Amino acid sequence: MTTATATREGRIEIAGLTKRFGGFTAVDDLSFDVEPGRITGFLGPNGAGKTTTLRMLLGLIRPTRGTATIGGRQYTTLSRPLSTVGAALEATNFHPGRSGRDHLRVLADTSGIPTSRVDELLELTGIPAAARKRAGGYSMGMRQRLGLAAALLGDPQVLVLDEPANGLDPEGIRWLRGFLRHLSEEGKTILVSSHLLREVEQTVDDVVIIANGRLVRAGTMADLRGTPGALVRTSDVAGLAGALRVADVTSTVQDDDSLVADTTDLRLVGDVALRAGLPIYGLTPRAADLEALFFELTEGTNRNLGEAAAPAERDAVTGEEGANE
Ligand SMILES: Nc1ncnc2c1ncn2[C@@H]1O[C@H](COP(=O)(O)OP(=O)(O)OP(=O)(O)O)[C@@H](O)[C@H]1O
Repeated sequence: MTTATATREGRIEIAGLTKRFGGFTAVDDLSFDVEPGRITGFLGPNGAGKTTTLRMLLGLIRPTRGTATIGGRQYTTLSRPLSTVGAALEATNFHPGRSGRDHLRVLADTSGIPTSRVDELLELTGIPAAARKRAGGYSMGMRQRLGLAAALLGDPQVLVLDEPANGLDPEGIRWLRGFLRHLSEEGKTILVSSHLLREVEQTVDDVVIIANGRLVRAGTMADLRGTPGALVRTSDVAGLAGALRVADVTSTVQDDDSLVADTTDLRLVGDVALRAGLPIYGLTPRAADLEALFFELTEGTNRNLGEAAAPAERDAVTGEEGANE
């Protein structure tokens, strides 16, 4: 193995990836990397191009241009795909008459994976009893867990999950968070898509945000959150800003009666105000408003609400190359 290959092991690399359906560009010159040992949120409003990107990564559709690789290799060239990358793209594609357990057993059999692994995964995903019932009666949350179990069958290094929190109740979301954290601590590469930043903000380490098929932001969650500060309400913002400056604390005036001091030390802010003889009407820690930021970055780009490809082109999902440019 060359050094270059070794360092790419378990890494997802998307480079100049583009997908056109007829005259409609669903994914537009997209480039980003996803690192092992981290959970990365792949975010964007409905219709942004997340699923299309994941389908190209998993070799289900061909890119118009660019590449999507796992450990430096395209999915279709992987010798043991199930052991390299596990994916749960949709939580609905189970045979309704077959039990969850049988579904996994069929998958395991065709891939040479022992049945013991099936039971191990049903335990891990918390559905050992329900997995003996017909999948047709499963709730969305159950299907999500079964999809996750299927994705993990081959103990892959890379996990790709499309909207895995969809349909999970708050307890299920908490469970998923802990489960993914555990897997990432084992060194796995985890890419999780969502159209809600709020839904994954406590789960992910890194974010890749797209809108209209294009990258709008890639980086760590900590960077996205920015520097936390202290929100202060007072009757004399200019006076308080001056007093804080003397104490080496920068601040930004919000409006006539509030400012944000660039410190998390609320006590310091209170002491500075007291020494300056200024009244304080409110003093609270201020974290970034992620919802507002996400909206700002992707504003008005929900393409599923506007005009997209003509229905005829969408019919081409099955024979999709016809719709490809
Ligand atoms: N086979 C296809 N033919 C034509 N247009 C398509 C096809 N597949 C997807 N699209 C369009 O490409 C755009 C991106 O779709 P995609 O499903 O990748 O978005 P998404 O970010 O996953 O959205 P969501 O969160 O709603 O699943 C949408 O406008 C969609 O209608």
